[in-house]
Amino acid sequence: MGNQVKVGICQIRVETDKHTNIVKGQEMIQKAAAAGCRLIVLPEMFNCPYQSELFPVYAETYPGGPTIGMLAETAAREKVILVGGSIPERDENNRIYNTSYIFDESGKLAGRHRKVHLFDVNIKGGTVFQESLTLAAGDKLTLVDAPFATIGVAICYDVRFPEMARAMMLKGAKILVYPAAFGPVTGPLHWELLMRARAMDNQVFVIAAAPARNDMAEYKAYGHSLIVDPWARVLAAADEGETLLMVEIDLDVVDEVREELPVLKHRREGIYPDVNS
Ligand SMILES: O=C(O)CCC(=O)C(=O)O
Repeated sequence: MGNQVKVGICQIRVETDKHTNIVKGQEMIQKAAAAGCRLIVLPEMFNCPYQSELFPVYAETYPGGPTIGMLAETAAREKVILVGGSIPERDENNRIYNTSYIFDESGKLAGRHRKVHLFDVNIKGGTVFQESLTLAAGDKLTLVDAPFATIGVAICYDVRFPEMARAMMLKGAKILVYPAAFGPVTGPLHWELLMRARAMDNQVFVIAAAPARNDMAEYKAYGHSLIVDPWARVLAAADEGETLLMVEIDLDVVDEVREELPVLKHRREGIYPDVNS
């Protein structure tokens, strides 16, 4: 029998024009829904080039803004759970966050994740990025109850913190969704390894949604969106071009793996008390 759900990732190539990104996002969500996807995921900063100085310019405040409006309306029209990648969000105190808005099948806001770990790195001869120049950090885990499973949502650099994935799993997540935008330096080294590791450690599905590479962009996304099962097997993978990645997942596999290879039951929290999750 199984508990099957088709999931889709819209690997959008982000352009400079915000409206173009919104329209493309909507078209790809519609295509995924028409192909039977019930859970659809967009990448990190899908409406905005990944550049710190542009985040305040492209930011929107819930419930206003054309991107947020498109996400809510499209989720309701297509009757899908929509993890709307992320966009720059401006709060009432004028702080900007890297935020994922998640809408349910009726278009109601089901959750909102503000990226917890900001990407401030200086890799010699490689990537230099400082999100904290313009962004503030979130301080909460985000879990959403879908009809088929509890879903944990975190953003990009958040995946490097295994404690966070573990905490979401302990709160019941069977699917972890990571809207992300790795670059050409850490992408080839760590992207698949991290996503498969989080799936393996926590015996969950991992859905990692990346933007397609845009050669005109200052920050060249690595692409390679992935869907990984609780055995850490890659069920579907994209290359770096714009594409819709879809696959059917069977949620019963989560319980099967946890039964057959009971590492989660074998945890001995008393031996590692410093891990606070
Ligand atoms: O962790 C990485 O290597 C990339 C992270 C990133 O690009 C981000 O958080 O936006």
